[in-house]
Amino acid sequence: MFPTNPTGAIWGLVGTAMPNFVFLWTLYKQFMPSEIRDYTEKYFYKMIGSVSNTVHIRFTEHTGKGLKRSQAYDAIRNFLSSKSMARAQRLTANESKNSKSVVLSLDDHEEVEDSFNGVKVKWSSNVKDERRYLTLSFQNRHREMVTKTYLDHVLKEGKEIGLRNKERKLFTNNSSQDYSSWKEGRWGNVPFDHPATFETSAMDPEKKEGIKKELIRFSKARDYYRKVGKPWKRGYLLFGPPGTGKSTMIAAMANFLDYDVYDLELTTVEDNSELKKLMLDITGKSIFVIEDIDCSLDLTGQRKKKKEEDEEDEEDEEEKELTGEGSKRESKVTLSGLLNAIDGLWSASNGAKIIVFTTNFVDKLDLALIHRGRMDNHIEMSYCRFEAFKVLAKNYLEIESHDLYGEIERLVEETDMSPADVAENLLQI
Ligand SMILES: Nc1ncnc2c1ncn2[C@@H]1O[C@H](COP(=O)(O)OP(=O)(O)OP(=O)(O)O)[C@@H](O)[C@H]1O
Ligand SMILES: [Mg+2]
Repeated sequence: MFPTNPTGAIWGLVGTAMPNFVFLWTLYKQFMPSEIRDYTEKYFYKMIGSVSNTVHIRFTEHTGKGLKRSQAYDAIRNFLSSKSMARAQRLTANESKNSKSVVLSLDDHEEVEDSFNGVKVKWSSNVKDERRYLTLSFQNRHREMVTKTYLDHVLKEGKEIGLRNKERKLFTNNSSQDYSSWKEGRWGNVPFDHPATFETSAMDPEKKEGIKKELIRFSKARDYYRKVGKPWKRGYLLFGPPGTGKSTMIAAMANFLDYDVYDLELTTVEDNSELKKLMLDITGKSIFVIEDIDCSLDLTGQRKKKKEEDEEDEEDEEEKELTGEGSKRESKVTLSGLLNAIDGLWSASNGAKIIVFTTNFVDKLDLALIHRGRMDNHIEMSYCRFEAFKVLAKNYLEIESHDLYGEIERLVEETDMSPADVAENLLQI
């Protein structure tokens, strides 16, 4: 006799079959050797594939043996972030050390749909053996469009979102004596938030435009550098009297290019090998800075005559005895160590790198340090002239002209005043 309600009968059967199925499945998972399991699953998926016309593409979170984080996975996760926020029910918040805010992404075993050029695709997030992956599913007839156009679009957009979210950093080297490699790293960092821009920096407008154009060309010239067989780097030497905007210019460059800044305090680096290690830790898309390079170390030493050196050494010793500095450990970095480290810097990672030295006394520097090729462009930061004054007046007073401008022009062309001094006088607080 069948029960009067057939639906009830079906549920009854499912109800009794389900525990058996779960039991058998557990046995299968536990006792079937993994080779046979892989083999069966392979044929199972093949069978499904022959009746279904859905294509699946898997993107794993880590790639290769070294378990390097996959850039494609991160780009897709960024891309899906906004879609997931609007549509998915379960999200997971990831805190990334390079991100301004948390990145929301699909939770495990969650799905979200997307459509592109009228074609519907589905993304799902999965995890197997503690390895996370995203799967893209779509109809076979859209294979060409999805693999060629849609994926390009996803990766490009995801990368851009990543860059927009990326927080830029100002790195400074921890003193060699203070850090232990397992505890802190060689470079400590804080968010980089300097407000300087090229628009607000007061200098000759033509020079300014020239630098901006050069930076844009450089930042896009990856393939060109590769073609001519040169590392993708550019060196700038900024020189000029105090307060003429050298440090401000570095911040403006970093803001303009959206690069990180690595500010090296050379005097706290113990020796040449330590310096080399520091340089190798620098990533691409960064500006590497040594400020006041003439004061950092006795990098002019090599040009001195031996006799002079001996005399100075004696004087130094006397001075140290007087000031009690004798016991302090001093940096043993030499000029040739610095040159080697700079030349090695470019080989570490293949991203764009800019190196900037600043100095008040360009004549004091050894030619080897600043010859073109190492420091490709020498930029003189000069006293405030009229064009620069106009920029400062616009920044600080919000005026474009004034009755006194004629008189001011004459005065600033005659008098050597640094932009820092002029700015201080214009500051209205
Ligand atoms: N060219 C400039 N344009 C706009 N502001 C400037 C300029 N030069 C200097 N200033 C102002 O003066 C201050 C000091 O300038 P900055 O520190 O960049 O000078 P510097 O050349 O690095 O000096 P130093 O040689 O002493 O390191 C800045 O905070 C900035 O406000
Ligand atoms: Mg400075």
